[in-house]
Order: sequence, then C-alpha cells, then structure tokens
Amino acid sequence: MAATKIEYPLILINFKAYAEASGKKGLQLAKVAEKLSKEYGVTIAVAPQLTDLMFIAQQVDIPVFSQHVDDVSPGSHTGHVTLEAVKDAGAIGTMVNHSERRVRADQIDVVVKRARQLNLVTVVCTNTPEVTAAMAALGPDMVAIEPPELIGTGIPVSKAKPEVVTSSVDLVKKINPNVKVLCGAGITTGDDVAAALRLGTVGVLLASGVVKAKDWEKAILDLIRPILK
Ligand SMILES: O=C(CO)COP(=O)(O)O
Repeated sequence: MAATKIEYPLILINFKAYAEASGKKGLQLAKVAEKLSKEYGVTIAVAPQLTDLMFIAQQVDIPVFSQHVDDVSPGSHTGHVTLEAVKDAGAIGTMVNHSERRVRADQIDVVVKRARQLNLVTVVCTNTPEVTAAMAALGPDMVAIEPPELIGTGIPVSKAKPEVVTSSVDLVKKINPNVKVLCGAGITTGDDVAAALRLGTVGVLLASGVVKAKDWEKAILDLIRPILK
C-alpha cells in the first residue's frame, strides 16, 4: 500500500505521459524507486499517469501522487478527476498547476482547500518567484518552482537559474513559512539535487532524468547520493 507520510528531503519523480513509464513499465519504475527508498532511507515519491495510479499505489510502499486533479466535487463532471477519486486510488496527494497542465488560481485555491479537508498532500507547481509567492498564500503543503523553458532540457534550474530558486524560497518564507519549496526542471544528477538543497529547497521534482534513463536504478542512485545519511 502506498505510504501515507512525507519526510524531507523529497525526490518526486513525475512520470508525465512518457511511454517509458506507462502501465507495467510504470510499476517497474515505481518498484525501483521503492527499493532504493527503503535501502537508503530516502523519501522517493512517484507521480504516475492517472490510469496507472491505483495499480501502482496498491503495489508499492512509497508516496504516490496524482499529476493533476480538478476543482470539482464528486458528481456529474464527465472527464474530470476528483480529489476523492485519487484518494480512493491510494494517492497520498496531488500535484496541481504543472506547466504542462495549467489551471486558474481560483481552481488551485479550491483544490488546496478541499485537499486539506481530505488529508491529501498538495504540490502546487509554479513558474516564477512571484507566482510561487502567490501560491504559497493559498497554503499548500509544497510549491514546486519550475521554469518551463528548462523542463526536459537537462539544464538544471538549481545551476542555471539559482536566483529563481532562492527568491522563491525567500518569498515563501515571508508569506507562509509552513509551505515547503521544491524546485524542478532539468534536474538529472546528484550534484543538481545538492545544489537545490543548498539553495534552501527541501527536494526536487523531476521527470526525464529518471524516466528516460537507460538504467533507472543508476539514475536514481546518483540523484539521492547527496541525501544519503
Ligand atoms: O516538469 C518537470 C517535473 O514535473 C521537469 O521535467 P524534467 O525533469 O524532464 O526537466
């Protein structure tokens, strides 16, 4: 059964809609993440495609996140995804507002508030320090600052745009110090993770550096190297 508690630092692997991490392959990747999480005592979470969420959450004991949810309650909302449904599927929480699945601020507000009532963890994705500050005011558990132009490039935000990370961390501290800050976009190595932690984040959100790696175990091991106790 998927884990129900998040400890930091956090490595959150977003499977996106990558064929490499879809269906049974998604479960294989989640199992590799689980193995290394248990072996090294590092929190590694996964965000599979929605169609694989329950299938994976039932078979791994690490945190599983939905990549998105809608701001609707259960009812006649064809094609929407409710917080209740992802909770029933075994998710510990959900991302929302990823740059590849943007929603309005009022919708994010509804999702964060309702998730709190349902004891679901929220990760609100943002693209600039100013938006990060605004989203921190809504009170999610985490914000994840990810400059869209770096996503998928292998150019790590923690090295290419450290000022974006530090100003996000500083603004969140001022506006809502309970909100934890992740950063993402181009993160692929342990050095990128170490840089992100040095900049004041409590972890990273990443995708292609792991999902598209030839050797998932080797890629994740490199990422968690700086966190090993
Ligand atoms: O969008 C991202 C994580 O949600 C970042 O993607 P990459 O790790 O592929 O740059």
